[in-house]
Amino acid sequence: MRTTLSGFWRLLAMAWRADRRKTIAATGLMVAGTVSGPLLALVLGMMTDAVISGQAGAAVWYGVAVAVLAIVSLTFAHFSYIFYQELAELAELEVVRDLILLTNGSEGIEHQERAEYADELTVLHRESRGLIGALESLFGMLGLSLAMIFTAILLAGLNPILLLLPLAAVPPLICGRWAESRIDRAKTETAEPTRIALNLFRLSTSARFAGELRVFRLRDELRRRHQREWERASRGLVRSYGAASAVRTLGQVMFGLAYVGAVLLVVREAITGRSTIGDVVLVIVLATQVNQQVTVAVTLLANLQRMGSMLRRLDSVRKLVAVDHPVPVDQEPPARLTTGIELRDVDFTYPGTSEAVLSGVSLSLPAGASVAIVGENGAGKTTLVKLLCGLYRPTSGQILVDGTDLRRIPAESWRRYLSAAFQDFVRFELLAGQVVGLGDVSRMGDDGAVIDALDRAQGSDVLERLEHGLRTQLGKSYTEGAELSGGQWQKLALGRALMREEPLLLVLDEPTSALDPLAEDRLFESYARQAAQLRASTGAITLFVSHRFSTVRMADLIIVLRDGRVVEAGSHDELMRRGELYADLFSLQAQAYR
Ligand SMILES: Nc1ncnc2c1ncn2[C@@H]1O[C@H](COP(=O)(O)OP(=O)(O)OP(=O)(O)O)[C@@H](O)[C@H]1O
Repeated sequence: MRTTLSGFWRLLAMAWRADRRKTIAATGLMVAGTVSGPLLALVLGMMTDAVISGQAGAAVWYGVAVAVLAIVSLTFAHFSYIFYQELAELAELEVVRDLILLTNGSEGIEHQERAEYADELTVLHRESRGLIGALESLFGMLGLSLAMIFTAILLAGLNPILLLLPLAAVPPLICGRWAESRIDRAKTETAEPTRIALNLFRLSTSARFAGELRVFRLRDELRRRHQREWERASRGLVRSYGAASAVRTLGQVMFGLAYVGAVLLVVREAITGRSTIGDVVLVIVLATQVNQQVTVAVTLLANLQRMGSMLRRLDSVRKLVAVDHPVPVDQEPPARLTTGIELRDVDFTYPGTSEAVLSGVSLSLPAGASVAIVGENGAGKTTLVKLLCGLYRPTSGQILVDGTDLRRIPAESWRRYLSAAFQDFVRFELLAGQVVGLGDVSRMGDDGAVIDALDRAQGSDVLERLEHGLRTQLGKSYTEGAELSGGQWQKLALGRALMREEPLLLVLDEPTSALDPLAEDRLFESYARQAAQLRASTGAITLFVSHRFSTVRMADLIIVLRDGRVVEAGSHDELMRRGELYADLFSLQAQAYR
C-alpha cells in the first residue's frame, strides 16, 4: 500500500510540476465524469418514481437531467485525456531526463558495470512508457474515490446493510494488489533475459555488424539465442500473468456473490412495501456501478502500484549511482601542473569481480612529460587511463595531482582539465563540425577553432571529402547522412580531443589504431609539437597508449605494464640499455618491419 500511495503522490507532484493548469483541468473533468455516474442512478430512481406516481412534468425534467448526466459521464473522462496525455509526455520526459542525468552525471562509471543497474534500467525504461496509463489512473482514482463515497451515502440511505457492498470490494482489491506484485517480481526476475534478448536483436539488425554477421553466417545462431532468451523471459512473465489472472478472478467472484445478495435484499423490501420501485432501480444501477468502480479501482490501483514501483526503482538507481566520499571533496585542480601526477601503490579491481587488474602501481608522471604506456593485451593500460581520468577510483592507494589526492577534487572540476581520445570512441551522428566541436561545447559553433583542432589532429582531409564540409550530417540514422570509414571517424574523435587548448592531462588511448602509417606518422609529429606547447603553457602531461613502438619511442617516459604491474619505466634509450621486456618487444617489432 505504501508503494501505491507514494506512487500516487509522486505522480500528482510530477503532473503539478509539469503544468498546474492542465492538472486542475484534468482533475475537474475526471471528477465530474465519474461522480455523474452515481448521480445518474439517483436521478433515474427519482424519474421512475415520478413516472409511476403520474407526475409527468417532473418525470420529463428528471429525464433531461438523466440525459445530461449520461453525456457528462460518457464524455468528460475523454476530455480529461486531452490534458493528461500532454502531462504524461512531460512526466515521461522528466523520468528519462532523470535517467540520463543519473547515468551520465555521476562521478564515476562503476555503477554501469553492475548487472543489477542494467536490469533496473531495462525495467525502468520499459515502465516509463506506461506513464500515460498511470496518469489516467491517478485522475481516475481521484474521481472514483468521490464517486465511491457518494455511492456509499446513497446505499446507506436505502439500507445500512447495503454498505457491506463496497466492503465486498476489498477482496478484489487485495487480490489485484497481490497479482500486480507477482507480475512486478516476475519483471525483475526476467530483466536479465529480456535485456540480453534486446541486445541480440540490436546486434542482429544493426548495419554496423551486418558484414561480420554474414561472413560468419551467424543469423541462425543469433536467432536461436534470441529465441532462447526471449522464451526464458516470456516463460517467467506468462506464469506470473496466469497466477495473477486466477487470483484476480477469485476476487471478482467474491464481489459478484455480494452483488447478487444486495439486489435480492432490495427486491424483497420492495415486495413488502418498504421500498419504492425507484429504489430498486437505484440499487440495481448503483450496484452495477459499484461493480464497475471496484473493477476500475483494481486496475487503477494496479497501475498506480506499478508506477510507484517504477519511481522506487528510480530511487534505487539513484542509490546505485551515489558514491560515498571517504575524504572531503574540497580541492580544485591547479591551473597549471608544477610537479605532475603521482600514483602511490594503486590497486584496482573492477566492481563485481574479484581479481585485481592493477596491483601496487607506483609511478611519477612529471609535469610537461609525454608518457607512453605499453604492454600486452589485457595488461591494464586502459584501466590505468580510466583511473587517471577519474572514471573509477583506486580500490586502494592514491593518485596525487601536484600533491593533492584526486579524491579531494570534484570529478566535474577534474574533467574540465582533461581531454581524451579513447580506443572505443563514440561515433556521434551529428554535423561533422559538431562531432569535433563537442570536445569543447562552449566553442562548438566556432568554425575556426574546429578547423584548427582537426588540422592539429591531421584530419583536415576528412572535411575535404564531405559535400557540405563542417555542415555535413553524419551517420546512417539520417536519410542524407554521410558514412565515414573507421579511420575518418577516428580522425574526428582525435580532433575532438584537441578542441580543449590547455588541458592538464591529454589522454590518447590507442589514438591511431584505425589510421594508415602515413597518417599516424604525421599525427605524432603534430602531437610532439603540441606537447611541447602544452608543457610551456600548463605543464600538461600527454599520455598515450600504443602498441606501435615506432611511436612509443618518442615519449619522454615509457611505462611497461605486465599483468597489472609496472615492470619497467624510463626513456627509450634507458629501457633499450636494460635489455629486458621493452627491448625484446621493440626488437621483435622492428624485425617485423625490416
Ligand atoms: N569493465 C570491466 N569489467 C571487468 N573487467 C574488466 C573491465 N574492463 C577490463 N577488464 C579486465 O581488466 C583487464 C585489463 O583490461 P584493460 O582494458 O585495462 O587492458 P589493456 O592493457 O588496455 O588491453 P588492450 O591492449 O587489449 O586494450 C583485462 O583482463 C580485462 O578483462
